[in-house]
Amino acid sequence: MHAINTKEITQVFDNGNHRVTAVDKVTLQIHQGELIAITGRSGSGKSTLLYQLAGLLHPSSGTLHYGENQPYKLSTNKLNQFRAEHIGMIYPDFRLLPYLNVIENIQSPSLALNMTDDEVKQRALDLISSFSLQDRVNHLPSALSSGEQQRVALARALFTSPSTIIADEPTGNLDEANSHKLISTLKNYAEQGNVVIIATHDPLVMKAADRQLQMKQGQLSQALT
Ligand SMILES: Nc1ncnc2c1ncn2[C@@H]1O[C@H](COP(=O)(O)OP(=O)(O)OP(=O)(O)O)[C@@H](O)[C@H]1O
Repeated sequence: MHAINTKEITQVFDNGNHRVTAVDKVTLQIHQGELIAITGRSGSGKSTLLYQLAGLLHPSSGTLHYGENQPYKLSTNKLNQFRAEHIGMIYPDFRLLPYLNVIENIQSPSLALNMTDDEVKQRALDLISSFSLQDRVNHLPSALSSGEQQRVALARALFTSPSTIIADEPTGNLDEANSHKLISTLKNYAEQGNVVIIATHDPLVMKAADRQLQMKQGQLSQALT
């Protein structure tokens, strides 16, 4: 069974006098354990497709399956719950909550889950230690370097051990050493049987991917590698 399936998923943005088909009938099957890189020019529709896959943007038409589940058939509350449990999101600008410190940011996904305070704390501390953030626990994001902010964003995305991680240009603001670390963490995570989908211009990410897909004007094709 495929982990994620889309069938002719489409996104049309229409603001009166201007109509853009950002994602145009994309049909895609993703297997457990795959790290997929989605490449393509600026404006080709990568972010829009990621948001659709992440349960954040209801497609204009087409279907999305996670195994047997169809997230967009769920009520808003159930969709939020589904996302919290199954999908970790990483943004190019990290999007840490500015008034929460490192540990609070990392454990923020717990709000949507049924976990005891002890479980939340233990999970957060485990992630803090695996991402070497022990000396930064009480720092606010503004006091962190880009690499540290990205590690916090990654720890937050992994907090619920989601079966899918979706990352939009995750290495765009990182130097090469930090990019390598991020990529190897995500590659390992995929190899444990999860799905990792990354929109990227970064050759390092493309090289690490099991499959490269290219977006062109909203359409997706296998990239020539
Ligand atoms: N909310 C929106 N309303 C109207 N048009 C939009 C909206 N979001 C995206 N678009 C348009 O959809 C197209 C695809 O945009 P998208 O952000 O998905 O591209 P991208 O490949 O991720 O680009 P980049 O690499 O620059 O992030 C673009 O033409 C963009 O202007």
